[in-house]
Amino acid sequence: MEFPFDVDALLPERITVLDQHLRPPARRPGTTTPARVDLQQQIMTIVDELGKASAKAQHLPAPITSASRMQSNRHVMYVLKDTSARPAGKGAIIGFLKVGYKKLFVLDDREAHNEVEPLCILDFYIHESVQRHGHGRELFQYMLQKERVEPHQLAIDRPSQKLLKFLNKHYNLETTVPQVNNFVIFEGFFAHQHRAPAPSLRATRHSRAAAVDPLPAAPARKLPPKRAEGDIKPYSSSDREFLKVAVEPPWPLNRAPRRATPPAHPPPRSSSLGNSPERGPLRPFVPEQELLRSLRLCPPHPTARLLLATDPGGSPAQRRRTRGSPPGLVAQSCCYSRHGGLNSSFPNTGNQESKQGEQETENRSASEEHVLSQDGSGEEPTHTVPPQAQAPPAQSWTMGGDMFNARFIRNLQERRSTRPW
Ligand SMILES: CC(=O)SCCNC(=O)CCNC(=O)[C@H](O)C(C)(C)COP(=O)(O)OP(=O)(O)OC[C@H]1O[C@@H](n2cnc3c(N)ncnc32)[C@H](O)[C@@H]1OP(=O)(O)O
Repeated sequence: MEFPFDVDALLPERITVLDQHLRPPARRPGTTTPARVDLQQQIMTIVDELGKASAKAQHLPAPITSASRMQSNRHVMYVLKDTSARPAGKGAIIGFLKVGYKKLFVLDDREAHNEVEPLCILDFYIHESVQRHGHGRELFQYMLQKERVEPHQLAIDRPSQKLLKFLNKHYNLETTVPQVNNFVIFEGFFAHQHRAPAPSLRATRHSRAAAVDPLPAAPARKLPPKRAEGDIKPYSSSDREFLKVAVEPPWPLNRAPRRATPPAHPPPRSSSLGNSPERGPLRPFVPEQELLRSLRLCPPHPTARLLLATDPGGSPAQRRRTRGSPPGLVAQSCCYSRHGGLNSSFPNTGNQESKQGEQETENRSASEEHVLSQDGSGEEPTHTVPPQAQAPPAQSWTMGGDMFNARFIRNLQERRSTRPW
């Protein structure tokens, strides 16, 4: 990837580590130094362009890596530049790897819930023209060394097929421990204690002084003993969550029209049923008639609940999510998140699907309730706390008497003078 400025001079090393400050590295002696603000602007341009290219390569609707997101999170980006001679002499960028620590609730192989804070692979991209040339491995290897982690200690945020193959080939990571969230962990994840963040990230998380302290072992914390299936509300906020928030309207407004022909694009991969639709196109809005019909069925009206429970037109995913609930609880259990139900084609967690389908209802609304980080830094939240410990969100897309929806629907009806009631 080339840029209209001198990448070679801007990033003197083959691999540059960027944190939330996006500081330009020190330049080689003898290089003319433009104003620092210009250099930072150039760094921001590189980050933005890499983020866009990565999103495109992964078919994401929007970049999950950008300068502004870097500045508001404590992530670390490893940027690999091309050191081979360039005709224009300005150098080029080959790709990047973004990592960050996140608090996650993960299931172990006995399906017990564990609260851990592993280093997560958040975004990874090598330019198309040089993929499968070993650059990905070079970058990954550098990051492992710098962060002082073993590959099996990592959690991967919705890995693509290419990344799964990459991890399998280079690090022998194959057997996953099924999860109900977007993160993939591999066998061996629980075998070792999780260390505290290595200096590169620790320095950004705490003070520089803290970075020189010897690393204390930070074992994966365990939650209280396993509870009954229905009570469990595992969640772990993916870095990609915001993609869902931006565009999709609430259920039932997001229900796709029944289509005779298959969609042009295959459904995006998902690690759990109906979860994480980010890697594919979002579904179109429903036609007006269907919308009005759905509005009439809005909970909490008792008749609506009854109709909802017996609605033959509801999607299978919809029916599955409410399966097993007592009829009177159907409406409440429809705490729908912004995410539509999508079939999973994700290979590693497929055996969890039916269980996940039943848990989705609670899990997803919980996973979207963002909270401030524990250190109170005001950074963009990177983890969530159990739903029962939180106040209800000020605005949510749930249908059970939610203010936002009520207002939204009223406005819609007023504009059209077609109130159904
Ligand atoms: C959490 C996340 O970030 S998920 C998103 C991961 N990123 C992407 O999917 C974006 C597109 N892909 C890429 O940018 C790159 O292919 C990466 C980052 C996954 C790997 O980087 P590369 O430089 O290609 O990897 P490297 O050359 O070191 O290793 C090659 C191995 O990766 C895997 N791999 C890379 N590309 C492919 C591909 N198109 N199809 C299948 N496997 C692939 C294979 O195991 C390959 O080994 P092989 O060529 O012997 O089959």
